[in-house]
Amino acid sequence: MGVYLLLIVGATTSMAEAAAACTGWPACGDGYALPTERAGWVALGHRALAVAVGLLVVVSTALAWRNQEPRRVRLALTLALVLFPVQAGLGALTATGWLPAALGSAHLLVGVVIFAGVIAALAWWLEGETGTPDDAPGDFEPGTDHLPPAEEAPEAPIPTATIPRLKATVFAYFRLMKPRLMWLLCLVAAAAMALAGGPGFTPATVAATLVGGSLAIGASGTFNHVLERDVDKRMQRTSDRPLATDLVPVPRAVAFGLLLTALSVGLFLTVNVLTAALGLFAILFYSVVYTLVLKPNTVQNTVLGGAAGALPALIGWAAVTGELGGGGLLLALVIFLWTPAHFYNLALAYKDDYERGGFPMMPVVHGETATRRHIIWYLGATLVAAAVLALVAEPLGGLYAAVGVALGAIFLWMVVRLHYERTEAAAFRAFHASNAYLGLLLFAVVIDALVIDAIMI
Ligand code: HEM
Ligand SMILES: CC(C)=CCC/C(C)=C/CC/C(C)=C/COP(=O)(O)OP(=O)(O)O
Repeated sequence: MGVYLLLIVGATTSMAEAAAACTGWPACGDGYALPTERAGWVALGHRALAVAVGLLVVVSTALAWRNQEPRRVRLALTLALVLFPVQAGLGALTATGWLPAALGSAHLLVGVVIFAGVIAALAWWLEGETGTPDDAPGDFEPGTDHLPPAEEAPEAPIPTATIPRLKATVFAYFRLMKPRLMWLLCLVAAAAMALAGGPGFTPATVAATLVGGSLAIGASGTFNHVLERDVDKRMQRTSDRPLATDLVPVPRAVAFGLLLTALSVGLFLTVNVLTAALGLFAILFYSVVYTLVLKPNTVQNTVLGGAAGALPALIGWAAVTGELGGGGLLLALVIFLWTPAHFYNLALAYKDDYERGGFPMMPVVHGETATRRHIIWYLGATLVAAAVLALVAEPLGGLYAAVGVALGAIFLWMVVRLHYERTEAAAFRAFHASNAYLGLLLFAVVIDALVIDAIMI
């Protein structure tokens, strides 16, 4: 996380601006003066932190060699160590303005490679410490054709009195929309809209996009329930769902999904055609491609399915700008990479349930050790993408960097604990940490872009 702090502080303060405020080296002015403005202190802090983190990398590498840790751990840390002075040199050239423009992104690139080296060493070291090399089941067969028929779930008691019956029915349709996911998916779209900003960012557009997005999520959630109603009966987590317990007749659920689709596309059309097209694509991608094709058939289901959750970033950006822009695409990449680090914790917690459902989830196919390793890979990739977003998206500043490092550290810590504890509780803790990380990071995007950036102007 020390290396990450260097990465995101560097990216967030777009070091060129901070470097210009402290052109000397190693300190400012003639090389030994203190800065006179805020950006200069950021640059100086970046350098002081680089010394402290560099020492940590030296100590970690020395310990890895002294303790004869696995060879790949030692090599990954040695790569990070060898690149550190190179990175400091590139930093000095950046600070003194001598770095040739062609090498402009070299400082960021080498920083990312150093971070990747440290993350790889952590993943492999944890695997050596806590893993069971061959815990992959090996004999899993996707699908449920070879499994015994699901016992019929007890029919949900439908109240006879009018009002309770009406309440139960309304609540059942509400549950079909997967409301518990809406806050974070809408926050993705909201962050994209705030990041894009500009004249297209109007209350009417924001309202139409968020309401339209909620209806689109409701539509895709409803179709997901319709298509998975039989397999939902097999899994404890989903066996009480409205269609698994015949609380809602299937034809009415389909009609409800189609109504929600029409309403969301109609609302998106009041913004622009691109937003409506993306919204319809998202509904179809999640309902058909993910639910019918990916989820039951491939262990990469939620990696590829992560595109569904990334689409709200493109929808929000398109709503405000009328096009697909760099910031929207990068934010979509952050969500795409975050999704496996989010879901794999649930896949571990519900491993037996997914096996009963015949779903080729990562722990069911490749085992828990591999799943925990993939969580660290995707968490590291998410952190890098979040840092690069700070570089590309000008409105992001200190709040975004602080939240990204603090919540990223908490998320990483929960994943490290998951490696040592290997319990359902630890998996749920890491799962909720994934939602807290993304939720607060997106909230920081909105605040940085709408409030702080506005004040700074
Ligand atoms: C293919 C991608 C994804 C899969 C497979 C997945 C899977 C799940 C599952 C199985 C649950 C538990 C639902 C339940 O038991 O009711 C869940 C909850 C949740 N997911 Fe994901 N998810 C994915 C992507 C996303 C995305 C992109 C977001 C938001 C950006 C998201 C946000 C949430 C939230 C907020 C919850 C509710 C947590 C709670 O119950 O408090 N998910 N996810
Ligand atoms: C704008 C728009 C329509 C975006 C759609 C994005 C969307 C609904 C993403 C959510 C992904 C998700 C929670 C998948 C879980 O489905 P699952 O079937 O694996 O979960 P389950 O087992 O709980 O049903």
